[in-house]
Amino acid sequence: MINISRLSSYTKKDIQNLILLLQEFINTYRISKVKLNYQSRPVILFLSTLIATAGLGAYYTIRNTITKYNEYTLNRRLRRPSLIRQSSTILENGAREIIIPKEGSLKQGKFTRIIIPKPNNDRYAADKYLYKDFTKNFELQSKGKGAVVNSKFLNQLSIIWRILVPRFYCKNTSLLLSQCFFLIFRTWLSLLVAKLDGQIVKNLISGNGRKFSRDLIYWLLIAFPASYTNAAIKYLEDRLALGFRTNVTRYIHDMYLDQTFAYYKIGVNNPEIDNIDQYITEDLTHFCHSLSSLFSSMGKPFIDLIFFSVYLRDNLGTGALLGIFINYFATAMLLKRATPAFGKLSSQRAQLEGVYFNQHLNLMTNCEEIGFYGGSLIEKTKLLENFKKLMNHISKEINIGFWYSALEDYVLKYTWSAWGYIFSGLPVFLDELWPKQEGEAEKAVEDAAAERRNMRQFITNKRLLLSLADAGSRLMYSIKDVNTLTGYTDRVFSLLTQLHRVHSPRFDYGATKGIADIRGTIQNNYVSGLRFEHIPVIIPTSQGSEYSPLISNINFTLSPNKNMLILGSNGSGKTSIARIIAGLWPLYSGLLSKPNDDDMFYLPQKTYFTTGNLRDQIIYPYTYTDMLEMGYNDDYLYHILREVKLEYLLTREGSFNAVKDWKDVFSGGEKQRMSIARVLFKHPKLVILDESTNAVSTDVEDYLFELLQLKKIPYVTLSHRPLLMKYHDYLLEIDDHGGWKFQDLTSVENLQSIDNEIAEIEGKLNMAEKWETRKKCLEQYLDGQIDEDDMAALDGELPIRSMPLDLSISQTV
Ligand SMILES: Nc1ncnc2c1ncn2[C@@H]1O[C@H](COP(=O)(O)OP(=O)(O)OP(=O)(O)O)[C@@H](O)[C@H]1O
Repeated sequence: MINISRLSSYTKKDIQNLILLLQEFINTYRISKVKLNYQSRPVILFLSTLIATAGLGAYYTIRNTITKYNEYTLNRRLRRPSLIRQSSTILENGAREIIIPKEGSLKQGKFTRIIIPKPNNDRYAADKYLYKDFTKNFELQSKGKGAVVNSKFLNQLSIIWRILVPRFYCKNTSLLLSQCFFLIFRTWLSLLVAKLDGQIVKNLISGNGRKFSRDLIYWLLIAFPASYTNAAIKYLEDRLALGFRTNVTRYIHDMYLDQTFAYYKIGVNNPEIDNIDQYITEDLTHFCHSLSSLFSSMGKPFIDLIFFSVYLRDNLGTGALLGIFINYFATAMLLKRATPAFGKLSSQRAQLEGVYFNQHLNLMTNCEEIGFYGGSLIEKTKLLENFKKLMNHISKEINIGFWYSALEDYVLKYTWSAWGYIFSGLPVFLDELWPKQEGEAEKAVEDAAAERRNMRQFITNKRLLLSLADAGSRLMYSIKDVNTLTGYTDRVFSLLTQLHRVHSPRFDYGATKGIADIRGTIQNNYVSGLRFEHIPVIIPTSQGSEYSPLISNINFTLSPNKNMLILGSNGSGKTSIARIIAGLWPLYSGLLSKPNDDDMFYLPQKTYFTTGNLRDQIIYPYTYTDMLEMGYNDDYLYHILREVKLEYLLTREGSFNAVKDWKDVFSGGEKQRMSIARVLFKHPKLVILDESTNAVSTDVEDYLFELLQLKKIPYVTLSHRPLLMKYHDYLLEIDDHGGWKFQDLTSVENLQSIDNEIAEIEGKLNMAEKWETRKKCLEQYLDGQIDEDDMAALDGELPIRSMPLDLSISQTV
């Protein structure tokens, strides 16, 4: 065991030894008289930094403790099952609080709290006109090539600024103000350091060890707040970028993912925006980072320029300062003219990167299909083509950058520093030009003093002038940053413009007549089934309602609890009818009466599988919390799986929490049965099935339709297979010329005609089977296994007139 009293005695002894050693050192180097002035700025700054660090440390420790305590109490509270059901609540400010179990399991007993802020729809509606008018005002304006800051950029930025800093009293404002404070503070510290630097050199030359040591200690003390300030500026820059990104991302998500289907509409017939994912993820991040770094990269040199100029004016005079600035101005103009359009270049690069990235994404998403087709060569060609375009562009950028960098370096680094040397030397040379007339001895003393003074002044001025040159050059370098930011601002702005364009329940899809062309009426909450009155099915294009319709005015009424089959060949417009019902496509004219959106469910042709566990696939589009709130549990999900004959999945995967890439795991038939499981879970008042059973066997198809009927879930099926008529009460048959026919399949004549049709189809199937048998017999006959009489007997049962050519004996022989 460690003896504490012994340890303390050792420590005391050690400290005494250390003090003795220090005293010896001080005596040896004759700096015993070094006295630090405790009221001097370096000491005060050092102590303030220490206090500030301790304060911040305490603040963060308390904050972390509170967060951990809250998490602990939340987990304890939610471990009680009765409370889990109340885990989705609307808070006072309208935000929705959702509690989700960590790892997707209740057994873990750990929960995460997600707050979804209430979207401010009034704000989006008000902002919409800013973006709309902006495009109108600027589309005729020519793009300013190579301009340092053109008005388009500033205007765009000022509009986006409302999202970045929505109010004065917000987190981002405090971050910005703190950054301003630290930028000014750093400049002031630089002035202090410059003076101290001059003083240290003066002490060194005059051989004043005591003052030299004192100033060295001051230097080390100042280094502490100086490094602290630099770290703080970097920290605030990153925090600000994060704050900006959070605000814009929330704004975009609110508009992108709501009931107006902006995420669908923005991608349909919209040449303005390609690869929207890249806009939201990468471009936005670059924009926020370059904007926040611009504050420090431009703010610091700007503040430096003001501070140093004021100080240098006192030392060098107004004339010299004017000379310096004339030089700066002239070179800035020269560089501005020579600056290539970096903004445009970076925006083009971002677009090319997006195309290349998406090509890879496409390959990854469809790897199985491409594998079956053996499409690696064509995919590789496409990838290489896009990669080549990207490489060519980057190499162009590098080449342009080389010449500009050479010019920039020459002008900013060397010319400006030379200018700095000239002006810092001026007071020295001017003093030399007018030497004072005095006695020999006094002159020698005076000369030595002047030399030291000049040296100190030269060092201070040189440091300041070099800093001034550095500030000026950094300001010039940031022109490049501004240009890059212009490119990103343009991309983020066009993303927001497009989002505002599509964010409307009545979006015109670029129709020249605008929303005035969308004259249809939608009656929601219709309890008497589904009704179409004079509804044309038109693909949304710039021609709006004048575009030739896929299907001319449709009229029908589907009574509640009845099922309907929409029958038509490929491309006849069946899915388009569903798109109109769901609100994805506009209703150009007519009246559509349908149940409430929450009471309807659509099964698209291609089943979508979300990222997550097995449970998430069944309850989609609901969350686990929703499921608990609805009063369901995993036992109920197992029951549903059994109903669609997929219970073996649970046995195979082990639990509902198994996470896999489900779209690759499930077979075609499993995917469709999983979709029906979703219908059973939701139990809607009407479900639209778009070819939702074409991958399952006929007996399973029979079973699934019977299951829906048993569960009393009415359905509208879209298909090209007349065989499905037997599961339906009504038929809407679409022909290939845009015409349609609505029939009641339960009426006596129709039932008879359906029976006839079924009998005809069955006859055809029977015949096909017989031809198949004959094919096999023919092979045996050709091999000599059966004789001609057997073949003739078989042919007697078949209408030889319709014999397929390859089965004719004469042809084969
Ligand atoms: N966004 C679009 N832009 C242009 N044409 C479209 C668009 N969406 C669909 N179409 C066209 O509209 C027609 C009808 O499409 P729809 O998807 O409704 O056919 P469908 O009857 O469901 O066919 P299938 O049985 O093959 O699924 C097709 O010719 C299709 O190419």
